[in-house]
Amino acid sequence: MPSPRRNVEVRALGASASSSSSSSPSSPAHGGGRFEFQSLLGSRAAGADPTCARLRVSESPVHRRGSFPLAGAVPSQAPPPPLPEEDRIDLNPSFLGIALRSLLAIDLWLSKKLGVCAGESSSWGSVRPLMKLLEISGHGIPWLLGTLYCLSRSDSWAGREVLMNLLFALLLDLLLVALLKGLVRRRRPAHNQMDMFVTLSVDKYSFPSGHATRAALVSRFILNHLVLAIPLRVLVVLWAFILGLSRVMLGRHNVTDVAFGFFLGYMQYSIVDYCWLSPHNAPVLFVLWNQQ
Ligand SMILES: CC(C)=CCC/C(C)=C/COP(=O)(O)O
Repeated sequence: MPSPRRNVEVRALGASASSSSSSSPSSPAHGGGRFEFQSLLGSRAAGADPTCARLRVSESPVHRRGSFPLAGAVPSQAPPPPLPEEDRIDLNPSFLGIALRSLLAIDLWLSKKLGVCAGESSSWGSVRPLMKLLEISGHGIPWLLGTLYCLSRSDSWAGREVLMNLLFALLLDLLLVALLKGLVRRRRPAHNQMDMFVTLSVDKYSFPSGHATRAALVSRFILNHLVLAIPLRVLVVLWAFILGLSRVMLGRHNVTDVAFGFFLGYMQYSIVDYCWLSPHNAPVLFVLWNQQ
């Protein structure tokens, strides 16, 4: 079914044809060839640039009823149909659209400002080695290897249960972050140097920050399952926060990558807690591990 926009355009063209020539209905000028081609061109342009298409329609004689030279010659013409919804959205961008664009602009600007360790020659370039050390403290490999090592050394059921769940949490995190990075495909900031310690192929993308998800997940896990003195608890939270900040300072991420990473990591812990593995609901896992 032709769209209302094309209807208007074809009608306008047909009307101007009758004003400029007296060709027969079968002639190309009456929709057989030339004008149909023009209307096709018009609809193609509409696909490429809806604003142009809309301008053409609103400038067409049918729309400017008062100035249409042959207005009296087509008395039976119905008023043009209202513009489709998507056209109105183009002209009146939604509040959400404006808010998202503004947030993105602020994000890029702030991330660039905070990227003070992005290179050796950056204003805080001398702190870069320390930031890279922090980067390794939140990397997936040390956490996975450390958990596996502790599991192999653990001699209590309770300890094994906690470590088994930490392993599950770390794997879930890797999987979800890889999935999201592959889906969103947001490029890392232009000022980032890709000199990271062991990466996966999806790590060329930046949303969400894998270090931020891990920092939030692991710190929430530790706070809930280890009995720690208050100063140590504060240290765990500080580590997570500074690790997130260091991602932006190193130029690896934009602020929103890290903010969403923290949120995702926090939620991931809720998933792990909900699906908590124990010798009761996953006996196979624990028996298999014991046999090793
Ligand atoms: C190779 C393994 C096991 C994990 C990769 C860890 C990694 C390099 C994540 C990327 O983190 P950002 O998204 O914060 O840059």
